[in-house]
This record gives sequence, C-alpha cells and structure tokens, in this order.
Amino acid sequence: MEKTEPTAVALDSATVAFRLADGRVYTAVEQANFAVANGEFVAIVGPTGCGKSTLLNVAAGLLRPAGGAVRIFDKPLAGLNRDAGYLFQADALFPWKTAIDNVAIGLEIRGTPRAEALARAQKWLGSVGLGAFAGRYPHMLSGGQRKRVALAQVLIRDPKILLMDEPFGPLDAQTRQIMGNLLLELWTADRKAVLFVTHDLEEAIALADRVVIMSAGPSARIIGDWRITLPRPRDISEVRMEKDFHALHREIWSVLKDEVMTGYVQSTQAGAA
Ligand SMILES: Nc1ncnc2c1ncn2[C@@H]1O[C@H](COP(=O)(O)OP(=O)(O)OP(=O)(O)O)[C@@H](O)[C@H]1O
Repeated sequence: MEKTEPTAVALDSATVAFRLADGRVYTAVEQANFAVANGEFVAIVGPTGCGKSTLLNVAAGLLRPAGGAVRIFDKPLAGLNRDAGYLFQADALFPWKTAIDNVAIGLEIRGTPRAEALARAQKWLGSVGLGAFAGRYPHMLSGGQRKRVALAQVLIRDPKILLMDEPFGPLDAQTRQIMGNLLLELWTADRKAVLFVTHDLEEAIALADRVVIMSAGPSARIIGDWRITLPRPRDISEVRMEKDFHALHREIWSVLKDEVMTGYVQSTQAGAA
C-alpha cells in the first residue's frame, strides 16, 4: 500500500478571536480550513487586516485558536511549533552581532559548539550570496542583504516548515524579485513546507504551488484555494509574462478585488479592531 505523506500544517475550522481593551471580543478569523502538504509552497493572500499574520501565528503556536484545531505533521499542536522557522517582515537581526554571528546564533542557542556553528554559518552566508560579508554588522548591510542574513539565520536550523510573513515587504521591487528567486532556489534544494503570507497576488502566483485567498475581516474566511500549475523551475520575473500566469491572475483577482476594497474601508473606520 502506498505510504501517505503527513500533512505539515493543517488548520481545521480554526477561529481566532481577540479580547479588546474595552472588553469586546473581535473575531478576526472564522472557521479557517486549510492544509500545507509536506514539501508544498502555499501562499496566503488577502486584504489588509484580514488575518493573514493571525493565521501564521496560529501555525507557529504563538496564538491559540478559540475554536477548531491545529495539527503539525498530523499531531495536535501544543505550545510552540518547534518544527517551524519564522521569517518576519521586520528585521529580527541583533544589531550588535556581525552577519556570521547572527546566523550562527540559531545553532549556538541549541548547544552547537561555537567553531562548528561559525563554520556552518559561513556556509549558509555563501548560499545566500553573502560569503564576503560575514564580518559586517546589520547597519552596514542593505535591506536586501539583511533579508538574506535573516533567511540564512532561519534556514541554518533546518526547520521542516517555513512560516514567512511578508518577508520581502519592505524591499524595492527588483530586490523582491531577486529574493523571491533565491527563496525558490533554496526551497527547490530540499522542499520544505512553506506558508508564505503576502498582500501581493503576483508574488504569490509566481512563487507558490497553491494560493489561498481570504476575505476581508472581521470574521475573515478562506474564500478560495487555487492550484498553481505553472511549470518549475520558475524565474519569478519571467513567469509573470506567461499567458497562463495572466489567466490565473485574472481569475483570482476577480474574487479578491471586492475584498480588497472592503478591507481598505474597514481598516480606515474608527472602532474597527
Ligand atoms: N492582539 C490583538 N488584539 C486585538 N486585535 C488584533 C490583535 N492582533 C490582530 N488584531 C486584529 O485582527 C485582525 C487581523 O490582523 P492581522 O495582523 O492578522 O491581519 P493581516 O491580514 O496580517 O494584516 P496586514 O496585511 O495589514 O499585515 C486585524 O483587524 C487586527 O487589527
């Protein structure tokens, strides 16, 4: 009998609510169902404030859903998701540590001897194209270079799941594309499960195997799940010029666009959470 792969991340009817300062309860996400297979790259796209980061935090074990269940590799998640590495939009580098020390720290806190941690960190800096920048402090690096260090910092720990929250958000358009290609190259090498949050539908289609669309909040829901069958390997600048890419973009955007407007209005209204 064929052995079935475990599912890396599964949310079953996950509802997430926050208690506000005035005592009201704000339901951010309602009954979210989705799964990321082992080795699959899934992007979540939705309007501003719909709950994309909230879902990622649930998968990371940083937030407990008020209802529903979270399973990681088919086991209920209790506490932090130790199988996951998390890459945020904001830099999470230590300003007082050099690039190599920032990368090595991921191993050192696990007890890896310093010499070994440094050797592996140097290798990872090479993989992200920063082999010659090991001795630089974060303020001596560009935004794109800092992202590369952050990526190496996460990957050196070899997490089975990568959770990425608008990781390339603050970068200029060209650097975003370079980082996207670098991410795909590294991902192709050992196919981790990836959950990638972005508000950029083009980026999502270019990178992912599946694009999951959320509605505007409150009580945001998952309203679409598209399989992206564009061939790999992909160059994320070139894939955007293909006919199939445009067809997918048109189809998904037709569902997303009204939600984007609703989300924008919600986010500007006083009293919204
Ligand atoms: N700790 C909290 N307390 C109260 N409300 C919260 C809290 N965290 C998030 N929210 C609200 O939950 C909703 C979802 O937030 P979240 O950050 O997940 O959205 P998002 O889709 O990632 O947004 P963006 O695209 O703007 O980054 C928002 O309305 C937000 O204001």
